[in-house]
Amino acid sequence: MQLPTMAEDEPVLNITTEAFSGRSKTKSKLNRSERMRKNRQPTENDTKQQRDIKDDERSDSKQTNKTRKITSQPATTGHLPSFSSLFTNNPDIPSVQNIPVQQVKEAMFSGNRFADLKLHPYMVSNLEGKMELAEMTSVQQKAIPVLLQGCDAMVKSQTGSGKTLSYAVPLVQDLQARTPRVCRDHGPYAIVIVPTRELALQSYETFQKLVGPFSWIVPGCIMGGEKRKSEKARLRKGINILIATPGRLLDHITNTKSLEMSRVGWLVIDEADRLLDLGFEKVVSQIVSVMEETRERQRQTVLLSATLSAGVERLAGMSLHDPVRIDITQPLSHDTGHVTEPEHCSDNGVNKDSVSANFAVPETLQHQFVVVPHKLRLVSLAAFILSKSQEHSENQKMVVFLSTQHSVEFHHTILENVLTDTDSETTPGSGHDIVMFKLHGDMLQKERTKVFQDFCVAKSGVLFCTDVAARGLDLPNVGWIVQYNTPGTATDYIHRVGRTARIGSRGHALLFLNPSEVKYVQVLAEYKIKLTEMAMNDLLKTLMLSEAKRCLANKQKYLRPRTVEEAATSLQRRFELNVHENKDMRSLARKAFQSFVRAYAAYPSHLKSIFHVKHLHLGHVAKSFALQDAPTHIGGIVGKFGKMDSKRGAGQGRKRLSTTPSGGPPKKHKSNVSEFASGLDEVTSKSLTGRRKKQKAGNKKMKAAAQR
Ligand SMILES: Nc1ncnc2c1ncn2[C@@H]1O[C@H](COP(=O)(O)OP(=O)(O)OP(=O)(O)O)[C@@H](O)[C@H]1O
Repeated sequence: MQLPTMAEDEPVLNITTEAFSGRSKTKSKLNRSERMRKNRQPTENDTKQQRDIKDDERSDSKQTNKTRKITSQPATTGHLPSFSSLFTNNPDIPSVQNIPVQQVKEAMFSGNRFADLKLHPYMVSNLEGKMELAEMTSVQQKAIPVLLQGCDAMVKSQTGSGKTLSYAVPLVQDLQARTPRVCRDHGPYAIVIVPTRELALQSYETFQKLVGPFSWIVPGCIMGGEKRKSEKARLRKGINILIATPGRLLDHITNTKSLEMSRVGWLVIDEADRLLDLGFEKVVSQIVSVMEETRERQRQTVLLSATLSAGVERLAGMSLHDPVRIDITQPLSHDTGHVTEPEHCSDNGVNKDSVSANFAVPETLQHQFVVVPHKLRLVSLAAFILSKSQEHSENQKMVVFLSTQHSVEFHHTILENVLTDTDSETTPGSGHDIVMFKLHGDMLQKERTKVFQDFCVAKSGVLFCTDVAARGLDLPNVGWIVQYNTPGTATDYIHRVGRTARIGSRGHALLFLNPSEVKYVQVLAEYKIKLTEMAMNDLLKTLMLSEAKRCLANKQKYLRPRTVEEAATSLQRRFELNVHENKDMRSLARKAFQSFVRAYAAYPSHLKSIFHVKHLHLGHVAKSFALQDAPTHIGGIVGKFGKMDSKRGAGQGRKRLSTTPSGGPPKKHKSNVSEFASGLDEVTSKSLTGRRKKQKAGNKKMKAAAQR
């Protein structure tokens, strides 16, 4: 594929004035209130530079309506100190071979009904009537009978295949049949551990629906970020099915006397591979050992995930009893006792042990990738969002995964500022009617819950998020998953894309790759994931229309872009101005840039040949954050939003950043548990102080690496 290029000395269209001609159209925005604040007269706090920019802007606007200049000079403007061309000095886009891939297939539905199983008639009428589930999925058909027999089980099936009901139905069936009857002040009979708060809420809602006909069974949910005091009160009143995030559960087990664990007969670990990996294994193992000490009856344990690999049950002292392995791609089997060896990697960066696990992805999901040089990333993302927002399909929503919290904040803010119609009082129709959401681990719990619920019910919209939304979330009508930053592992890829194409519906996934990263397509092919290429040019073409629409709305028809380059350049200028004009935006862009580079340095070692910080051209990366220069200080942000929310960022990545100057073994960092800690923070906070000091030393090293 050929990148559209212009020679360095070719005329660069100076279209700055069309984009920023009047004050009403030049308002940089952080949000609406910020805009209002910015409308004030300059104060003594305004920097000289800002005043100069505004002065320049005013003088420039006088010329605006006269001509559109085409200049052979680098495009300088009254607004931006400089503007480097988007289309020069970019690396070539390599052509990617079509790799034949035999995808692992799983049938979604079983052809059987819930009525075919030995379930309470009210349970069946609830499932088939109220919940309108006519047919069992394959995993439900296989797992429910096994769990009704009281077996331990390890359940693996593709994302969006109904695993929640595959354990929830037999669990409720068991509890409703107990004699004497389950009573709320008996406390928990079942513990369900999930990695994130949103998933806890979602699973809780599923149980609420299921226990409808059995009102004496009380489900409840406890999770980090909520008030402990009110949770304690609820635990005292009694919860029979307790859904929890691990840190907060351990906190209550340790500190809440009324939490009686002796009756717990079910332990369900959803997203078990995530929960039992580094960072959570210790917490889960502490929970398991308390359950072992206090149990009065045989416990039934169920582990589930779309990417469950052999040996995971040996972690955290789980000691499952002759577990049945339920894998929809395989016949039912009892565990062979095979334990996966520690991770071994082949030369091309593929972990062969995991590859042998053969993870299925939904057949109705189409995977694509687009190769975009860094300078063009932001406009390409914007172009993609704009193009999809104009389509009127049923699955209108989009989820965009980013590597860090700062990056989520930045992209959400700048794209909302520049693309949407929030300016419509002054320039109606100049923006687009796109609702943007954000979700990451550093948001207040109240805000997180609201965003999650609002996005679930929204008809359309774009959710920018970290990997906090990658696992288990059932977000209705999501048509596109965009991975703007490549995930650290193929399992992360599978879970992220699994937020679409659920329960047999159609879905699409788009992965952004840098030209130096195209080998990642091969890595995914080894995991039986087939991606086809989307041409960057096709993507950018859509900007012609949106920019033209904008010019028309601004009564600047004569400034309509004539080429893709002009359209992209015009948009990039607006991004850069938005950042340049506003101190808060500048600061956010820098932090996002820095955290991106740090996250980039945190890819697991077996992917370093593809994703290495030394492959990054920091000046070009800066452009993708609408910055005119790369901030020099990379390693210095640890605080708010510095976390990555992801396994890569929070796990291996942090380890690397925390590497001691002596080159000794990497130390764990607080953000190992940043997102999912859910109350664990307090338990471990003391031990973290020392780690932070060590991390500072690691940051210095990082800075040096990033500047190479
Ligand atoms: N038998 C069924 N028929 C129709 N829809 C179903 C059925 N069972 C579950 N669903 C719906 O399918 C969706 C996905 O279910 P669920 O979230 O349990 O999937 P999952 O396999 O756990 O996905 P993930 O691996 O991403 O966590 C939910 O909206 C659920 O209500």
